[in-house]
Amino acid sequence: MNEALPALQVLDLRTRYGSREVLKGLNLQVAKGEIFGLLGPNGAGKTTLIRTIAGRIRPVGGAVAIMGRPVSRHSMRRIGLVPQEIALYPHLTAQENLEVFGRLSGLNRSQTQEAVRWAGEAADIEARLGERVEHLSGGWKRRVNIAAAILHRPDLLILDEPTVGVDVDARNGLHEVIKQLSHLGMGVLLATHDLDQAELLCSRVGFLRHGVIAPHGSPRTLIFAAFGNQREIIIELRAAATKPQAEALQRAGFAPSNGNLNWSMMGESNERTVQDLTSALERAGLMTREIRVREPGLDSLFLRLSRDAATAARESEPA
Ligand SMILES: Nc1ncnc2c1ncn2[C@@H]1O[C@H](COP(=O)(O)OP(=O)(O)OP(=O)(O)O)[C@@H](O)[C@H]1O
Repeated sequence: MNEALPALQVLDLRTRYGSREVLKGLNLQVAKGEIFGLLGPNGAGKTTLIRTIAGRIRPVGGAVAIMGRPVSRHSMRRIGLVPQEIALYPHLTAQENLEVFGRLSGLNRSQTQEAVRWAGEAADIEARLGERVEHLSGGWKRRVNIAAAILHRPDLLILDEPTVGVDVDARNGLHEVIKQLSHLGMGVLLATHDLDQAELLCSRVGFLRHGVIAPHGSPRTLIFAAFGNQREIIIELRAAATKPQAEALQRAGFAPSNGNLNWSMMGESNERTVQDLTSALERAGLMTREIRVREPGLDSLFLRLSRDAATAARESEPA
């Protein structure tokens, strides 16, 4: 096998539901051992892309290759797919679940035993293999789900929102598992709405919008390209801004980030700016709970892209 080949290569992919094109010439490459974060607003087409890569939706154009070989309905041997929903038998133990999946994927008894041992270690669930799935917490169920997806040692692992609804400790544990799998050489495609998670885990991320992935790159590079050395200034108000107050905030460059209580802007910042800002807010009668200054993250970039898209949509509306 040629180690230089990407785990996943997607070229000019087009997928359509009826007359509606959802993927419009999408390109994507994930290297072996890389964790790539697939980001995008609801309905952008992340699930459609995953289903197309897994050979479950036939594209109307373009190509998908895993380790240089085109995908087909039979490519599941090279892909491990971890869906959002837990797909396990609750009354069986974790071990029994993995054995069922091993046999279903065509492994014989001794191959299954070896695969369960390997996947159990890789997903770090050995201590829980004997427990019934219905008694496991959400985080452990997700690990078993991951183990079930890697029994056949795929080249590409696709995870769709792997940490939704799990607590912080379990989320951190899942991050360690995902990193470990990438270190074993799998290319990982991680679809997530959790931008902190993407920033922590992924060497590259891409925003799926308007049917293509753009921008894409390392989180640091993308954030620097968008904001340079600017800082994000965040104000949390004690009471919602009145209409004139909201207009004053907007004139000062702030935009609401989460309802009318939270406002943010990018700018140069030092102690003086914050003092001036505090006085200006008091003069305007705005009661602040907190003013924070922080380095922008992927969430700031996501917000900027969403705002740009909303502005573009407004500007394209007929007057
Ligand atoms: N089977 C289908 N038939 C018709 N339209 C569909 C079908 N599945 C999805 N769509 C539409 O295609 C678009 C992309 O959907 P998709 O589920 O891929 O988005 P997503 O990015 O995964 O969203 P989310 O983050 O909410 O899961 C949406 O507008 C959706 O309504």
